[in-house]
Amino acid sequence: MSAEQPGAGAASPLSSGTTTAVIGAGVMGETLISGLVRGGHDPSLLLVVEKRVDRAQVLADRYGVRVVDDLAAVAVADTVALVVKPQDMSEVLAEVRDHVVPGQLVVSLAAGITTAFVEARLQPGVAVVRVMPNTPALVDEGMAAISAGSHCDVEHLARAEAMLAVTGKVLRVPEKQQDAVTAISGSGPAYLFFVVEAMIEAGVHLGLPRSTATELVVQTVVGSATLLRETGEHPTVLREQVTSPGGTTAAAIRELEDHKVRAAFLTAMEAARNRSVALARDED
Ligand SMILES: NC(=O)C1=CN([C@@H]2O[C@H](COP(=O)(O)OP(=O)(O)OC[C@H]3O[C@@H](n4cnc5c(N)ncnc54)[C@H](OP(=O)(O)O)[C@@H]3O)[C@@H](O)[C@H]2O)C=CC1
Ligand SMILES: O=C(O)[C@@H]1CCC=N1
Repeated sequence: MSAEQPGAGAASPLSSGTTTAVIGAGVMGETLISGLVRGGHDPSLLLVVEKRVDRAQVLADRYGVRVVDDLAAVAVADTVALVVKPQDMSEVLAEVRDHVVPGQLVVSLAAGITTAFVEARLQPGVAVVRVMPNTPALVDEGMAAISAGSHCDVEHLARAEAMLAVTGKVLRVPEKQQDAVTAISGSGPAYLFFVVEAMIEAGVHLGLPRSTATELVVQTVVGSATLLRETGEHPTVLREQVTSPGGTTAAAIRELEDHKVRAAFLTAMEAARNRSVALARDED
């Protein structure tokens, strides 16, 4: 617990003596917890509430965090991170409502759930920040977008930003962009892993040992991503550099265009955006 009131003067969740509660310690909850611990958060001031007892124990053993089984424990936290599935959000908010007061910051990492949704289920005046993180945060290469709710001041947003900045880049976006963000960077790692899977499978079809195909594809993806970031070149320029006239790449790209892969990405991401919008509606 902080020296005085929760939230008072806590500029960063990594400031000494600051308490953070994480509700829901699945994939994304662990990603957040591990990042905070790597960033220097005192594990004994990291409270974890997780439904699955065995999972909670794994995290306590792995990170030294304090597992609590009663949501009332979040009352002592400066920052409360909600990392449960969108479908569980109403239930969790009903349980924490009496234990979270203005002065504490609530950070929701759930897809689709708006700050208005969270605010309406908490006591009036509680500051809420919506975050869309992604799993590369596990290796400090995350991309998170954050948006302020209606009771946030600059300090609240800065606090949420500091929490996410430990594990990668953070962008402030208007909340109306969050569903599109979710479709791009939130779900994005899965699309790229899907492409990686497909390329490895293709290598195997072409007669390469699976281990060789895997090494070739993974390093090609890492190298290409690094080239994009370090040169700042437009991807079209980089693709054209690879595409020799009448060569192998041109033959492959023509097949991708014939199979409407570009259009498939567009409709796939529209589907993700629409699902994000629907998640909050389904919960209401
Ligand atoms: N995975 C990802 O890449 C990303 C996820 N997110 C968001 O993060 C959130 C969590 O996703 P993810 O980690 O993948 O999901 P998980 O299902 O892995 O984790 C959620 C955890 O919360 C637990 N839980 C459910 N209800 C409660 C409760 N009342 N109290 C305590 N714990 C509870 C769940 O237990 P049980 O399984 O028993 O229900 C589960 O262990 C989602 O809202 C998602 O939209 C955002 C960006 C990326
Ligand atoms: O698939 C999902 O709903 C979550 C949100 C973004 C990534 N995973």
